[in-house]
Amino acid sequence: MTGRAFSSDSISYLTQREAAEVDEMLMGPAPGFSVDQLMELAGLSVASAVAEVYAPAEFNRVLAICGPGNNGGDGLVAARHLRHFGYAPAVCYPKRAQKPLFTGLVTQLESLSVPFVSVEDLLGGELLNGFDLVLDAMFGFSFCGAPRAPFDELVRLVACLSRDKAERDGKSPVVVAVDVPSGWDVEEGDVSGEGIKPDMLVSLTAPKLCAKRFSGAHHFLGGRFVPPAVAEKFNLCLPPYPGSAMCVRIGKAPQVDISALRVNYVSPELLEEDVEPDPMDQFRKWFDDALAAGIREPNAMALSTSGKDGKPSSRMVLLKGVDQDGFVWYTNYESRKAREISENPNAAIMFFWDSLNRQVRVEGAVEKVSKEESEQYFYSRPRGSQIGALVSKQSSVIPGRHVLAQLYKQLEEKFSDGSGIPKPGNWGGYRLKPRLYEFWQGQPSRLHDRLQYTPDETEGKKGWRVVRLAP
Ligand SMILES: NC(=O)C1=CN([C@@H]2O[C@H](COP(=O)(O)OP(=O)(O)OC[C@H]3O[C@@H](n4cnc5c(N)ncnc54)[C@H](OP(=O)(O)O)[C@@H]3O)[C@@H](O)[C@H]2O)[C@H](O)CC1
Ligand SMILES: Cc1cc2nc3c(=O)[nH]c(=O)nc-3n(C[C@H](O)[C@H](O)[C@H](O)COP(=O)(O)O)c2cc1C
Ligand SMILES: Cc1ncc(COP(=O)(O)O)c(C=O)c1O
Ligand SMILES: [K+]
Repeated sequence: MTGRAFSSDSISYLTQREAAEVDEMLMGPAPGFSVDQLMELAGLSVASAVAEVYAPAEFNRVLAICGPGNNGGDGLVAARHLRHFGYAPAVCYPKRAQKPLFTGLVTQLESLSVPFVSVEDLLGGELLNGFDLVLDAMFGFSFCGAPRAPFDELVRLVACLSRDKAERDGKSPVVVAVDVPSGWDVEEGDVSGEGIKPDMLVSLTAPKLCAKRFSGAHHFLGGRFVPPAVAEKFNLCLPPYPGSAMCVRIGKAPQVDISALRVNYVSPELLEEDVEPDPMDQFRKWFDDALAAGIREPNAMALSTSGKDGKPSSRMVLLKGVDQDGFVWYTNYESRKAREISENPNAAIMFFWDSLNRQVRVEGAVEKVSKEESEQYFYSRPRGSQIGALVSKQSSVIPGRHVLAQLYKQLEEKFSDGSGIPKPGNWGGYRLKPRLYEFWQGQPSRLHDRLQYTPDETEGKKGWRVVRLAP
């Protein structure tokens, strides 16, 4: 039913010659790319990969050192995109190519007020220490021999930077190499021992053989432009790019200190006078914000239940309806959650909308929705999910995946005439009727906003009382 995950062991690495041949084919009669197109996409993928690992708030000052060829062009494009992403790039471009493509890239950077620095500026002093990130776009897959002036000095400078990192104050810039770390043999790696030692490598199109020797923390692939015909011709095995991403991590997962993982939330203040008197209206407002922010499945919520033993259990479910009576989701009436709800109707649901720094908690009692309501929703689901509901005795132990696949196939055949799939009797909805809400918004220094609503009656009029809780 589904494909297997891509294994990073099976990825293709290119020789220097193959890299040039792939390049040539990409710009041949079919698929007929222009160098401008490929360079724009390559540079954008470099900038995207940088942004994925090194946030602009922390690694703002970027120095792109650009060489005389297309690798240098990728660096110029990446610097422009980084500028748009909120970084403050500067560029060192000592051997400027005179073709219109390159002069155009320079003009575009100048029009964004990106400063150009000279080799003398860099060699003369501590200037390099003023940067948080150095982008090495000196040489790519056409590099041969030992770097000639002025790149010999520049390679040495950047190489020292990484070599001495441990002895420095920890404030020296990180180094990101474009396609091939400069000074490295394209196939053998850093044979001279004088090449740069990047923290991150962004391979383009497909990694070159030297990338096997890369030992830095972050290896990405960019250049999402290889059509199947080119991949087939060169027998390229490349990882899929997730969603609309311009780059994909191909190296080992980064080693992180879990205890150091934290985000300092910054949001507008959430004030008592700004929230809706009815918490359901407030929920709808925030839900609309989550939709507008493009959050994937903003209707995913954690549902916590506990049976008569009082031991809570949680799982995610999808909110499928919300009205004055409460929050509705659908599930199997013989599942673990269903058993717990039958023993104890009190439950809690929780939404977390990451990019908005928002959490909503709702507590209340749960009851089944009507059979008609469940049927109406069931028949709106994709046919595959309807069959899935018949297949799965949710929360029961099964001997393996094959059982599901077998039963699914049988039922697919049974209903192959297109006839309606009946809703199983043990499948339907629940509605949680709220008696407590909490709207949480993250703030700096963990001094978050928390507004809690509980039912209130003043002068015979039912409403809600809002209080602020300490974070
Ligand atoms: N389809 C793709 O793969 C794409 C790749 N892109 C990027 O392009 C580079 C390859 O670009 P290319 O222009 O072929 O080569 P380089 O940028 O690696 O370098 C060529 C220039 O460097 C000079 N060179 C070579 N060796 C030395 C040396 N030892 N010392 C000093 N200078 C050197 C060379 O000069 P020559 O006089 O020797 O000709 C050239 O001027 C690839 O790696 C990707 O980054 C595209 O942008 C997208 C598509
Ligand atoms: C994002 C997400 C949404 C889910 N939505 C539902 C749902 O709406 N209904 C459901 O029965 N299971 C849903 N599941 C699966 C449940 O988390 C859970 O595995 C299943 O309901 C069995 O839970 P139980 O054994 O505690 O009853 C979802 C899982 C995820 C990750
Ligand atoms: C087992 C199960 N049932 C029901 C649902 C609810 O969603 P839908 O009705 O869109 O399939 C989900 C969602 O993930 C699910 O995993
Ligand atoms: K490079």
